[in-house]
Amino acid sequence: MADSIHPDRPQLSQQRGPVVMRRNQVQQSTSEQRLLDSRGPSDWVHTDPWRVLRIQSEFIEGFGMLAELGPAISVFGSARTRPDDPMYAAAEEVGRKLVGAGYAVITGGGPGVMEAANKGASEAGGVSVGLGIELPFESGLNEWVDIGMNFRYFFTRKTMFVKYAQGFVVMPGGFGTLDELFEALTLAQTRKVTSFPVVLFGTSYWSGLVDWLRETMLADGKISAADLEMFTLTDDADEAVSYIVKAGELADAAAAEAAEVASQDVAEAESPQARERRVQDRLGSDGS
Ligand SMILES: C/C(=C\CNc1ncnc2c1ncn2[C@@H]1O[C@H](COP(=O)(O)O)[C@@H](O)[C@H]1O)CO
Repeated sequence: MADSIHPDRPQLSQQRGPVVMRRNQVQQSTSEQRLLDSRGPSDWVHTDPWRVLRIQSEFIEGFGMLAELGPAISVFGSARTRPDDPMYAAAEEVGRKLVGAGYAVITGGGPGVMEAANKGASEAGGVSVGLGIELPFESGLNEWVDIGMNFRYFFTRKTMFVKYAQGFVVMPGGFGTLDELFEALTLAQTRKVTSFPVVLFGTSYWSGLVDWLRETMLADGKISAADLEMFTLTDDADEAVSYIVKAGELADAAAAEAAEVASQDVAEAESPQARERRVQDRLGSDGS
């Protein structure tokens, strides 16, 4: 604090880092005093600036946990699917076969389809990831999660599903599953992500929705025909996995080609002769 030039008048100006405070904005306590004073009010833990830090810490923890995960697929589906439901066995098989194809399996870490996919992945010796969500009535991560984290916020958790997965398998589910499915489709449609294979598993469950997308959404001009090619429908775990594997291979080939074009651009920018050589090579390889 700058000393007051008039000893009988209160201090009028205060500098806190780059911030200047004057007159009645001058604060009588220092930041450190307030930090160390445990008797202060506690309502700040419910304020937005504090929440922002908590959100930030979820991103940091999540990114830290998953940064070295390797190729992964997110499996979505109902929290309510019981172990005696055929979809439970199907999700287990999908989890197992994804591991067989070299992928880690990411789920919401809850019960039902999530638990089944984690079980299949874990029993197959793969990496079984659960991104749980703190709910008022929830029981925590299922027992088949081998790497897991419980999120406070749905939106930070959703970022992890998308950032660390190369594709999605969507099993029958309710609102939560539809939310995750349409998040993935919207990101692919708007090119926020490139190449995002989406498998709708369970033809009888999903075909009504797909018919509606075609007959109402598409017919009414709210989506384009290409948007309906962003996903496939199947009842077969092998088919689901091979669709994802093929999409991955196409994406890798496209990325390699883009890298090649970029490196040629760099070479051409450096040397006009390189461009001339490439034109000559092309003419030669075309036989013209
Ligand atoms: C509703 C019940 C349990 C909720 N427990 C959940 N734990 C983890 N993740 C969940 C949970 N509920 C929903 N999710 C997410 O949404 C998808 C499933 O939602 P749906 O509405 O059941 O389709 C799932 O992929 C999760 O990511 C007990 O009944």
